[in-house]
Amino acid sequence: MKIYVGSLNPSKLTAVSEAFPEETVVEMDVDSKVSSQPFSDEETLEGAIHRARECAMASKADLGIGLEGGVMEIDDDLYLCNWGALVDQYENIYTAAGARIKLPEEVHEQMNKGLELGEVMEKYTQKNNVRKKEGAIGIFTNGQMNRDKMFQHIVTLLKGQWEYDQL
Ligand SMILES: O=P(O)(O)OP(=O)(O)OP(=O)(O)OC[C@H]1O[C@@H](n2cnc3c(O)ncnc32)[C@H](O)[C@@H]1O
Repeated sequence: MKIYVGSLNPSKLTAVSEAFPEETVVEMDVDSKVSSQPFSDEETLEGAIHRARECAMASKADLGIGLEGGVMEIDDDLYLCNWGALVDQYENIYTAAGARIKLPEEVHEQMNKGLELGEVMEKYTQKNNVRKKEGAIGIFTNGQMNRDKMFQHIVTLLKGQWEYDQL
C-alpha cells in the first residue's frame, strides 16, 4: 500500500512509518486550510482532516493521513493537543487525538501575544527545530515522551479503526 502523509515534518513521517512498517510512506506538502497555529480542538482536527483528504486524492495513494499539532484552552489553562485523520479511497474518514499536557503559563502568555508554539519553544529552550524533533511534549515530559511517539500513538489508533472496518 502507498500511504501519503500531508507534511514534510520528519517527526510526523517517522510516526507513520513506524505505525505502518510494511507500507510505503510518501510525504506530501499540503495545505491544512486552518491557521498555522490552531487554537482549539475543532481547528486542529479540521486541519488534520484537510491534510488527509488532500493526500487521499493523490493519484497513487491508497490512504491519506493528516497530523496536526495545536493548542486548546480549558478555563484559564493552555493545553497541547494533537489530532490525526486517515482518509481511504472510499472517502471514509477516521479520526483520533493524542495525549494532552498543560503548557506553562509563560508559554500561554507568549502565544496570547500571537507567537506560534514552535517559535515559543525555540525561545524557551534555546534549541532549533523543537517541532521537528522531541516537540513541546518531549521538553515538558523530560524526554519521557516525544513528538514521534505521540503521533505514532495517534496513527496506531487511526490504523486500528480503519482495520476494524476491513473485517
Ligand atoms: O510541517 P507541518 O506538518 O506543518 O508541521 P508543524 O509542526 O510546523 O505544524 P503543526 O500544524 O503540527 O503545528 C502547528 C503549530 O504548532 C507548533 N507545534 C505544535 N506542536 C508542537 C510541539 O509539540 N512542539 C513544538 N511546536 C509545536 C508548530 O510548530 C506550528 O507552529
